[in-house]
Order: sequence, then structure tokens, then C-alpha cells
Amino acid sequence: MNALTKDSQKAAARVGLTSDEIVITGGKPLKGTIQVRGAKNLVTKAMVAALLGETPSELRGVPDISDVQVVRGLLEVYGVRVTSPSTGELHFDTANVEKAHFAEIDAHAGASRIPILFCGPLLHRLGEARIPDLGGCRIGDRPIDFHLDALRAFGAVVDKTYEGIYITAPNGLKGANIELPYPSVGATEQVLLTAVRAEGTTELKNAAIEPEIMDLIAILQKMGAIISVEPNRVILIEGVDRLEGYRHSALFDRNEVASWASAALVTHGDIFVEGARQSEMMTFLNVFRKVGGAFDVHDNGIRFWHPGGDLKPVTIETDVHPGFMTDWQQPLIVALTQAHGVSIVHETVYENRFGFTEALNEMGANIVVHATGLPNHPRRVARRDFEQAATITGPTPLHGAALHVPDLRGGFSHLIAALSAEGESTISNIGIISRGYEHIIEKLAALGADFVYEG
Ligand SMILES: CC(=O)N[C@H]1[C@@H](OP(=O)(O)OP(=O)(O)OC[C@H]2O[C@@H](n3ccc(=O)[nH]c3=O)[C@H](O)[C@@H]2O)O[C@H](CO)[C@@H](O)[C@@H]1O
Ligand SMILES: C=C(OP(=O)(O)O)C(=O)O
Repeated sequence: MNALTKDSQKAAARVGLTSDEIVITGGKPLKGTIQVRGAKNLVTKAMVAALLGETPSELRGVPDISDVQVVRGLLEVYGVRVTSPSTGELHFDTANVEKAHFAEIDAHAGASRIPILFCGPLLHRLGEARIPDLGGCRIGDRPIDFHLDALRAFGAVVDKTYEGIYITAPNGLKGANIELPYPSVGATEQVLLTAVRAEGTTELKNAAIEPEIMDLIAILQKMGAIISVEPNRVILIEGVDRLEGYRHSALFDRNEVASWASAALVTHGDIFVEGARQSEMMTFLNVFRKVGGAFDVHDNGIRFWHPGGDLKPVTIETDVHPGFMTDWQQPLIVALTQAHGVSIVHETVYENRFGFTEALNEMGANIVVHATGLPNHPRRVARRDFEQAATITGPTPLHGAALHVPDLRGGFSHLIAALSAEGESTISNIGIISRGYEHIIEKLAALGADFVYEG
């Protein structure tokens, strides 16, 4: 078995997990109710936005995940007082931001991708930004060229001699015309968080329009920003002189919902996911139904279950919103190993997101990864230069194995593969899963999973 990584152990420690290993006995359907709170991919950005407010902010629906703890630690380094008056609620007081102690940022290096989004807010509040090295899932190169090009367009000067990034804006930040080469989620957020207080108007073309970005725009509007989302991925931002704090309840985590839905399917289970909403899940729900899963939408959540009968193969292309999200393909592929026939997943967002399938093959799956994609296959999404494809031939019974979590969604996939497999599996490095899944051990217990976790 591979050695446990420091990243995983640190992530586990941040949310109070004391062991980085779980032993699962598979074959028991997951049944019961779990609650999904705010999205990792919105909450962490909402926390960054609080830095822009001259008055305090309040955020509700905050999940207890390690990425939130990383951003909380950084906010404290940057002079923000963060308190948690009740479970799932964070308050941010920015009165002392001018006393930021940059020397301590290295303790937060390599833990998450969010630090890059502090550039604009820090430049506005302090005139300079020191950003530690980024972390996040290793599922491709994950360059930050769009971010840095956008910041330069606003007038920022980027210095890379510092270990990490050091940015200043000697002549202030001015509105800019920016066209992204690809509708990057992070780069769109970078532009929003910088343009809201820049002087003049910013036009962003080819912007990402994921629901988490719309929720961030709602937060910024509450703070006093003027942002209009125009047709064809254009966003216009009129800079303002001052922003106030906000009060907001975070959008639910779409990725966690899709993960538990896949868990219900692959274990022949029945899971009610409290907090899930239909409108943001429509693309996923269509695919879930085509594979043979059943769901029922309630006012306070969505029930997902395996209705019996054979699962059917599907062809999916991951894409930007409103397409099928890349973060959903990893858990769904576990269910596709049980479909009768050949499924194809074209991964068009990242260049290396099928690493987790090697372990599934060791467990008995039949998955072939085509490192340069499947060029002649008819497609809806235009082919990208680096893309990969996976063909999954099923059904293949899975058996237990020793698994090592490679990344966040891959880790969840390994968990549910083990839960559906015959026999025992030992999964190490599970701290990485706590980056994006709240109370994973407690939720597995609530759903009746058979496991031993000595934490
Ligand atoms: C914390 C967070 O919100 N993470 C999400 C965010 O990641 P993240 O914001 O990092 O993803 P992006 O949308 O920026 O990346 C998409 C593609 O653009 C490329 N790219 C991006 C920026 C850049 O400067 N240069 C560049 O080439 C990336 O390598 C990738 O191939 O959106 C992804 C796509 O929905 C999700 O999978 C992640 O869960
Ligand atoms: C890729 C993901 O996250 P991050 O961008 O934080 O690495 C994810 O949530 O699946």
C-alpha cells in the first residue's frame, strides 16, 4: 500500500478526523437520510468576498470541510476575525484587515486552490497581495495563466520571485475588457472579485456561468456591486467605491448530491438527500434516469434509489454549465461498471481525471482509458486537444481491495466501489475526502454502511 500523504493527514486533522484509513465490508445497500449543506465551490469563494466588505458579513450553510478551514486560516492571516456563533454559520469582521501578517501564509501552502482568489480583494484593501502555493486536486496541470492575465489587464503587477505569488497595483486597478480563452470557473471569479471595486466598467467575455458563480454574484450584489449577466456568456461589472458586508445562505453542494445519488445506485440503496434542489441538478438527473436510477423531488430534498432491473450504459461528455459537470463523472463511473453494455465518458475539462479507474480495474471493473480521447466518435462538445475518454464495459462484479485515495472525487468513488464490492477493502489517505465531503464517517454510519473506522 502507498504511504499516506501529508496533504491528506493535514486535511483530516483540520476537521478532527484522527485516522486516515477506513476498512469497509461491501454488499450492504446504503439506506437513510443525509443532509447536504453549502457548496465547497461557493462557500470558500463567499468567504473571500467577505474581505471586500467594510462591514461584517454572515454566511449560513457552511459545511465542516477542510477547504473551509484552510480559507478560514488565510482570512485570519489577512486580518479578518472569523467566528462561528452556531453550527454552519460563520461571521467575518474585517475591521482589522490593515493589520494582515503575511509572514504566516506559508502554513497554508498547498492545501487548496482558493488562495489565488484573494488577489483582487487584497489589492483593494491593502495595495498588495501575497498568495501561498496552491493545492487542490491533481487532475491535470491546472495552470493559473487566465487569472494572472486578467489581473494584469486590471493593472496589477505580478512578481513570481517570491515563493508563491506577490502582486501589487502601483497605479490602482482599472476596469478592463477581458475575454477568457475558456469559460474557467476560477478565472471568472477572479475577474468578479477584482472588478467590483476597480475604477470603471469591466466587460468579461466567455465567462463561466455555473450556479456557484451566480450565487457569488448574488452575494456581491447584496454587498453593493453592480453586475449584469448578459446573453452569450458576457458579464458586465460597474466598479463601485465601497462594498458593505452581506448576509447569505449558501447554495447547496451539487457535487455532493450527485455523489450520494451515485452511491444509492451502485449499492442498490435508497438515499434521501436533504437540501438538494432540482433546478441546479437537471442535467445530472437526466443522466441518472437514463442509466436506470430513480429519483423523486421533494420540497426539502431529493430521494435517489435503485429501482431494480438492469442498469443501462450511457455516453457522457463532461462540460461547462449547463453541461454534465466533470466532478460528477468519477462517482457515476462506479455505477456504470454495473450497467449492461459499454458506456463512454469523454472528459473535456481536465486532462488527467481518470487515474482513479486503475483501482476500480483492480477490483474487477473493465475500464479502458484512452489517453488522447476517442477522436472519431460523434460528439456534442467540441473536442479539446488534451482530452481523455474512458470506455466502461459492464456489468462486472467488484471485489474488495487495498485502495489509496488519489483525489477528492476519486476518493469518494473508491468508497462507494468498496461499499458495493464483495468482501473487505482497506482505503487509506481518506483525509482528502474531507476537503469536500462533510462528516463522511457519520454519514456512512447513518446510511447503515458496514465499516470500521478507528478514529
Ligand atoms: C474550488 C472550485 O470551485 N473548483 C471547481 C472549479 O475549479 P477551477 O476553477 O480550478 O476550474 P476551471 O474552470 O478554472 O478549469 C477548467 C479548465 O480551464 C483550465 N484553466 C483554468 C484556469 C487557468 O488560468 N488556465 C487554464 O488553462 C484548467 O486547467 C481546466 O482545464 O471548477 C471546475 C470545473 O467546473 C470544478 O471541477 C472544480 O471542482
Ligand atoms: C476538482 C475539485 O476541487 P478543487 O478545484 O478544489 O481541486 C472538486 O471539487 O472535485
